[in-house]
Amino acid sequence: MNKIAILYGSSGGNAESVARQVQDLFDGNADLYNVEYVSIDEIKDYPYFVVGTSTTGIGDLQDDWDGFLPSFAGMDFTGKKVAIFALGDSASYSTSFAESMKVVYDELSDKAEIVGRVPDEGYTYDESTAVIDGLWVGLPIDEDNEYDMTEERLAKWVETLKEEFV
Ligand SMILES: Cc1cc2nc3c(=O)[nH]c(=O)nc-3n(C[C@H](O)[C@H](O)[C@H](O)COP(=O)(O)O)c2cc1C
Repeated sequence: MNKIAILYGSSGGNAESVARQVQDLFDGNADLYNVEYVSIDEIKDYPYFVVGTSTTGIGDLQDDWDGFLPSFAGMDFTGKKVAIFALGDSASYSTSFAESMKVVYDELSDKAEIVGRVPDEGYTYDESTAVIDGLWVGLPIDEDNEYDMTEERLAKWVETLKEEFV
């Protein structure tokens, strides 16, 4: 078992693909779990988590996370750190861009240390509840419109996470 667990929920494959890229960037030091199939017992001992979700509905959590998040949030997060990424579509859903990360943040922020916030620069959208004081509560990724920026965004983000997850 590594120290880092990447947990993802993905409806069409984009969040899964991003989760796999994140795993690669951790150079073999992270384990990957689809929340559709994972149990709390399998993941409860990890100190560090990367939580990935796509956004559905209007700013809603990906369906598999809907079922899993309440039990995940019920774990003991003492000493644990969580980083969040969310997939979204900043053109078609410009007023709820990547808001699913805020659902995760609201569930976990009083229990775990949330790391990996990123500045709200270089994103084009109208509104998102996931930005607090100019910082996203996690990393937004837009595979629908800005897929050419994903590699660079992930590389920068994972470098910052490597300093947190030690
Ligand atoms: C029904 C539906 C609702 C969506 N709602 C939002 C939304 O509110 N905000 C947003 O940023 N993206 C929204 N999206 C865009 C998806 O989050 C985006 O396409 C994402 O890359 C899908 O990832 P997945 O393939 O892992 O499910 C929506 C997509 C669909 C199909």
